[in-house]
Amino acid sequence: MSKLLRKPNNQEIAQGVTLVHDVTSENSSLEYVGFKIIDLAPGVTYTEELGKQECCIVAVTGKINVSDRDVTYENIGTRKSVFEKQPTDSVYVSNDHIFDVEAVSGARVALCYSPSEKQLPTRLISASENGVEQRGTGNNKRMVHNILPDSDPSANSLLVVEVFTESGNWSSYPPHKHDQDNLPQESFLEETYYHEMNPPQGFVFQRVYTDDRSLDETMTVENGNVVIVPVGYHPVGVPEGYTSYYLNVMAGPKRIWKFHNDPDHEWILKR
Ligand SMILES: O=C[C@H](O)[C@@H](O)[C@H](O)CC(=O)O
Repeated sequence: MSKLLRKPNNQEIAQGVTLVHDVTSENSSLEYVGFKIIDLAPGVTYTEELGKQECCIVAVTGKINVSDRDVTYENIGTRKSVFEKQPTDSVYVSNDHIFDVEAVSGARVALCYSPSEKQLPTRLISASENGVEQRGTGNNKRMVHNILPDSDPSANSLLVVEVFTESGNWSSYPPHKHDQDNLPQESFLEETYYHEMNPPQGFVFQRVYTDDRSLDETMTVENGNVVIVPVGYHPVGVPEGYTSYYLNVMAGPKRIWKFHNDPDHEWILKR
């Protein structure tokens, strides 16, 4: 199995707290991006102390209360399933804070991390603030919810976005990359994909590859899997009959999303 593909761990780390995924710089090749998925039983609280990292706490499904021990946001979260295709609520917490996530209902929560040295205000990113974008044409259509885009100055290095791709369509396509710290042409952003499928037995194909093909992995990605994108192009293809969801976390030396399309495939944009 590719080292870039992670299946759910589903490790119970406390009563009612299941660590589904935990991508760190210690257990991956990533230096900037960290990512957790936790499942919380109703009434259970997960607490974490941030060092020099910021965190975007995404209410993937269910309702949660989030506190940084100064401010508390209650009953955040808008959906029982991501496939309701409604934007959801998130909370941004910067470095050197303790945060608590209390499950009001059973909840799946994404914890999206990146480096942070400068404390910024804790902030509710409400569902209504998500920029919703219909991107692409033909069989390349997808819907994007911009949760924490580079146009939002709330964070130091973190970018968070979720993408829905319908049956028979492609996303992150034409293949693009952002693995060179070479602005204004391209920025360097590592990336993680947290995938869900509807119906859940579905799968997508995701390829992660570089121009010189020194990295070239094509993965069958199933419901609940994570794909790590340290470098390279990273297109996703969705088979007929299924809807794909993924949550992206990106971070790098500069908080700018400037990608470079694979020149072999950029022509499709000019039809
Ligand atoms: O670089 C960003 C990620 O690859 C996705 O968010 C991608 O941009 C989604 C898309 O455009 O299809």
